[in-house]
Amino acid sequence: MTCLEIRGFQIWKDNLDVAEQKVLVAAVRRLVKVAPLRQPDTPYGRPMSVRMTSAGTFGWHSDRRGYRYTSRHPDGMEWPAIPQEILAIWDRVTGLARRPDCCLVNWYDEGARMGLHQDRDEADFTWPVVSISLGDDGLFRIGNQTRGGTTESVWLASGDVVVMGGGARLTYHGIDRIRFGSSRLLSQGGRLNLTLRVVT
Ligand SMILES: O=C(O)CCC(=O)C(=O)O
Ligand SMILES: [Fe+2]
Repeated sequence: MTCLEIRGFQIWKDNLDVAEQKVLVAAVRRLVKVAPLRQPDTPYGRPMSVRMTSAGTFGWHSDRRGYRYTSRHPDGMEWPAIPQEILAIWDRVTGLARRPDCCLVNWYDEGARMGLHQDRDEADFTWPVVSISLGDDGLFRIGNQTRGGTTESVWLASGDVVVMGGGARLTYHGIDRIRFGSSRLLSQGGRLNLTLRVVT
Protein backbone atom coordinates (compact mmCIF):
# COMPACT_ATOMS: atom_id res chain seq x y z
CA MET A 1 0.00 0.00 0.00
CA THR A 2 1.44 3.37 -0.96
CA CYS A 3 0.30 6.81 0.08
CA LEU A 4 0.43 9.71 -2.35
CA GLU A 5 0.22 13.17 -0.90
CA ILE A 6 -1.24 15.75 -3.29
CA ARG A 7 -1.97 19.24 -1.97
CA GLY A 8 -2.53 17.83 1.51
CA PHE A 9 -4.86 15.04 0.37
CA GLN A 10 -3.62 11.63 1.52
CA ILE A 11 -4.38 9.14 -1.24
CA TRP A 12 -3.98 5.57 -0.01
CA LYS A 13 -3.65 3.40 -3.11
CA ASP A 14 -4.91 -0.20 -2.71
CA ASN A 15 -5.98 0.37 0.87
CA LEU A 16 -8.69 -2.29 0.53
CA ASP A 17 -8.05 -5.72 -0.94
CA VAL A 18 -10.62 -7.26 -3.26
CA ALA A 19 -12.21 -9.36 -0.49
CA GLU A 20 -12.73 -6.22 1.60
CA GLN A 21 -14.08 -4.32 -1.43
CA LYS A 22 -16.64 -7.09 -1.98
CA VAL A 23 -17.75 -6.90 1.64
CA LEU A 24 -18.33 -3.15 1.23
CA VAL A 25 -20.27 -3.62 -2.01
CA ALA A 26 -22.52 -6.19 -0.28
CA ALA A 27 -23.11 -3.70 2.55
CA VAL A 28 -23.97 -0.95 0.05
CA ARG A 29 -26.37 -3.27 -1.78
CA ARG A 30 -28.22 -3.91 1.48
CA LEU A 31 -28.21 -0.18 2.20
CA VAL A 32 -29.68 0.90 -1.15
CA LYS A 33 -32.53 -1.57 -0.71
CA VAL A 34 -33.79 0.40 2.29
CA ALA A 35 -32.60 3.84 1.18
CA PRO A 36 -32.74 3.85 -2.62
CA LEU A 37 -30.35 5.89 -4.74
CA ARG A 38 -31.82 9.16 -6.00
CA GLN A 39 -30.63 11.72 -8.50
CA PRO A 40 -30.75 15.00 -6.53
CA ASP A 41 -31.57 18.34 -8.11
CA THR A 42 -29.01 21.09 -7.81
CA PRO A 43 -30.11 24.47 -6.43
CA TYR A 44 -29.76 25.66 -10.03
CA GLY A 45 -32.52 23.31 -11.13
CA ARG A 46 -30.57 20.78 -13.13
CA PRO A 47 -30.31 17.23 -11.75
CA MET A 48 -26.89 15.99 -10.68
CA SER A 49 -25.47 13.23 -12.86
CA VAL A 50 -24.46 11.24 -9.77
CA ARG A 51 -27.09 9.20 -7.92
CA MET A 52 -26.93 9.35 -4.13
CA THR A 53 -28.15 7.99 -0.88
CA SER A 54 -26.84 8.11 2.68
CA ALA A 55 -26.46 6.19 5.90
CA GLY A 56 -26.09 7.58 9.39
CA THR A 57 -27.87 10.12 11.58
CA PHE A 58 -27.63 12.58 8.70
CA GLY A 59 -27.85 12.25 4.98
CA TRP A 60 -26.61 14.80 2.52
CA HIS A 61 -29.30 16.13 0.24
CA SER A 62 -29.61 18.66 -2.53
CA ASP A 63 -32.66 20.20 -4.16
CA ARG A 64 -33.90 23.58 -5.40
CA ARG A 65 -33.62 24.94 -1.84
CA GLY A 66 -29.90 24.20 -1.63
CA TYR A 67 -27.44 21.75 -0.16
CA ARG A 68 -27.95 20.51 3.38
CA TYR A 69 -28.02 17.57 5.74
CA THR A 70 -31.37 15.98 6.51
CA SER A 71 -32.41 13.34 9.02
CA ARG A 72 -34.62 11.59 6.47
CA HIS A 73 -34.37 10.15 3.00
CA PRO A 74 -36.38 12.19 0.43
CA ASP A 75 -38.94 9.33 0.48
CA GLY A 76 -39.53 10.01 4.19
CA MET A 77 -37.78 7.18 6.04
CA GLU A 78 -34.89 7.61 8.44
CA TRP A 79 -31.47 6.91 7.01
CA PRO A 80 -30.14 3.43 7.81
CA ALA A 81 -27.20 3.07 10.20
CA ILE A 82 -23.69 3.26 8.75
CA PRO A 83 -22.58 -0.34 8.19
CA GLN A 84 -19.88 -1.53 10.63
CA GLU A 85 -17.68 -2.61 7.73
CA ILE A 86 -17.55 1.00 6.53
CA LEU A 87 -16.96 2.45 10.02
CA ALA A 88 -14.03 0.03 10.42
CA ILE A 89 -12.24 1.77 7.55
CA TRP A 90 -12.74 5.18 9.15
CA ASP A 91 -11.31 3.79 12.39
CA ARG A 92 -8.33 2.32 10.58
CA VAL A 93 -7.36 5.33 8.49
CA THR A 94 -8.12 8.13 10.97
CA GLY A 95 -7.43 6.48 14.34
CA LEU A 96 -10.02 8.87 15.80
CA ALA A 97 -12.39 7.97 18.64
CA ARG A 98 -15.07 10.20 17.12
CA ARG A 99 -16.96 8.45 14.36
CA PRO A 100 -18.68 9.94 11.33
CA ASP A 101 -22.42 10.57 11.45
CA CYS A 102 -22.89 10.55 7.67
CA CYS A 103 -21.87 8.13 4.98
CA LEU A 104 -22.78 9.57 1.60
CA VAL A 105 -23.07 6.97 -1.14
CA ASN A 106 -22.33 8.33 -4.62
CA TRP A 107 -23.06 6.20 -7.64
CA TYR A 108 -21.46 7.20 -10.97
CA ASP A 109 -22.91 5.52 -14.01
CA GLU A 110 -21.35 5.99 -17.45
CA GLY A 111 -21.04 9.73 -18.14
CA ALA A 112 -21.59 10.85 -14.53
CA ARG A 113 -19.31 13.44 -12.98
CA MET A 114 -19.06 15.78 -10.00
CA GLY A 115 -17.93 19.36 -10.48
CA LEU A 116 -15.25 21.02 -8.36
CA HIS A 117 -16.63 21.83 -4.91
CA GLN A 118 -15.73 22.13 -1.25
CA ASP A 119 -17.25 19.88 1.43
CA ARG A 120 -18.46 22.65 3.70
CA ASP A 121 -21.91 21.79 5.02
CA GLU A 122 -20.47 20.34 8.24
CA ALA A 123 -20.17 22.18 11.58
CA ASP A 124 -16.51 21.55 12.37
CA PHE A 125 -13.83 21.39 9.70
CA THR A 126 -11.20 20.03 12.09
CA TRP A 127 -12.61 16.52 11.45
CA PRO A 128 -11.29 14.90 8.30
CA VAL A 129 -13.37 13.55 5.43
CA VAL A 130 -12.66 9.99 4.32
CA SER A 131 -13.59 8.88 0.82
CA ILE A 132 -13.57 5.27 -0.42
CA SER A 133 -13.53 4.34 -4.12
CA LEU A 134 -15.07 1.11 -5.43
CA GLY A 135 -15.57 -0.15 -8.97
CA ASP A 136 -14.55 1.81 -12.05
CA ASP A 137 -11.66 4.27 -12.03
CA GLY A 138 -12.53 7.92 -11.45
CA LEU A 139 -10.47 10.94 -12.46
CA PHE A 140 -10.17 12.99 -9.27
CA ARG A 141 -9.28 16.66 -9.66
CA ILE A 142 -7.78 18.65 -6.80
CA GLY A 143 -7.79 22.44 -6.77
CA ASN A 144 -7.15 25.01 -4.08
CA GLN A 145 -8.74 26.29 -0.89
CA THR A 146 -10.42 29.03 -2.88
CA ARG A 147 -12.12 28.77 -6.26
CA GLY A 148 -9.89 28.89 -9.34
CA GLY A 149 -6.16 28.44 -9.81
CA THR A 150 -4.23 25.43 -11.06
CA THR A 151 -5.43 21.88 -10.44
CA GLU A 152 -3.86 18.43 -10.32
CA SER A 153 -5.57 15.19 -11.26
CA VAL A 154 -5.13 11.59 -10.20
CA TRP A 155 -7.01 8.43 -11.15
CA LEU A 156 -8.71 6.80 -8.16
CA ALA A 157 -9.08 3.04 -8.49
CA SER A 158 -11.18 0.51 -6.63
CA GLY A 159 -9.86 0.09 -3.10
CA ASP A 160 -8.23 3.52 -2.90
CA VAL A 161 -9.02 5.63 0.16
CA VAL A 162 -8.61 9.42 0.28
CA VAL A 163 -8.27 11.36 3.53
CA MET A 164 -8.99 15.09 3.28
CA GLY A 165 -7.92 16.68 6.51
CA GLY A 166 -5.99 19.52 8.07
CA GLY A 167 -5.33 22.35 5.64
CA ALA A 168 -6.83 20.29 2.81
CA ARG A 169 -10.20 19.89 4.48
CA LEU A 170 -11.66 22.79 2.48
CA THR A 171 -9.75 22.18 -0.73
CA TYR A 172 -11.82 22.09 -3.92
CA HIS A 173 -12.14 18.66 -5.53
CA GLY A 174 -14.32 16.80 -8.00
CA ILE A 175 -14.60 13.85 -10.36
CA ASP A 176 -14.18 14.77 -14.04
CA ARG A 177 -15.20 11.40 -15.43
CA ILE A 178 -15.04 7.69 -14.85
CA ARG A 179 -13.47 5.00 -16.99
CA PHE A 180 -16.64 3.00 -17.50
CA GLY A 181 -16.05 -0.75 -17.45
CA SER A 182 -12.48 -0.51 -16.09
CA SER A 183 -13.29 -2.64 -13.03
CA ARG A 184 -15.13 -5.92 -12.68
CA LEU A 185 -16.03 -5.38 -9.03
CA LEU A 186 -19.58 -4.22 -9.82
CA SER A 187 -21.47 -6.47 -12.20
CA GLN A 188 -23.26 -3.52 -13.81
CA GLY A 189 -20.11 -1.37 -14.11
CA GLY A 190 -19.83 2.18 -12.79
CA ARG A 191 -18.19 3.70 -9.77
CA LEU A 192 -19.25 3.77 -6.13
CA ASN A 193 -17.85 6.33 -3.75
CA LEU A 194 -18.44 6.31 -0.01
CA THR A 195 -17.75 9.61 1.73
CA LEU A 196 -17.60 9.63 5.53
CA ARG A 197 -18.05 12.91 7.38
CA VAL A 198 -18.59 14.21 10.91
CA VAL A 199 -21.58 16.52 10.43
CA THR A 200 -22.31 17.89 13.92
O1 LIG B 1 -16.62 10.57 -5.79
C1 LIG B 1 -15.64 11.06 -5.24
O2 LIG B 1 -14.53 10.51 -5.22
C2 LIG B 1 -15.76 12.40 -4.55
C3 LIG B 1 -17.11 12.63 -3.91
C4 LIG B 1 -17.19 13.95 -3.24
O3 LIG B 1 -16.33 14.76 -3.35
C5 LIG B 1 -18.36 14.29 -2.42
O4 LIG B 1 -19.32 13.52 -2.35
O5 LIG B 1 -18.34 15.36 -1.79
FE1 LIG C 1 -16.59 16.37 -1.93
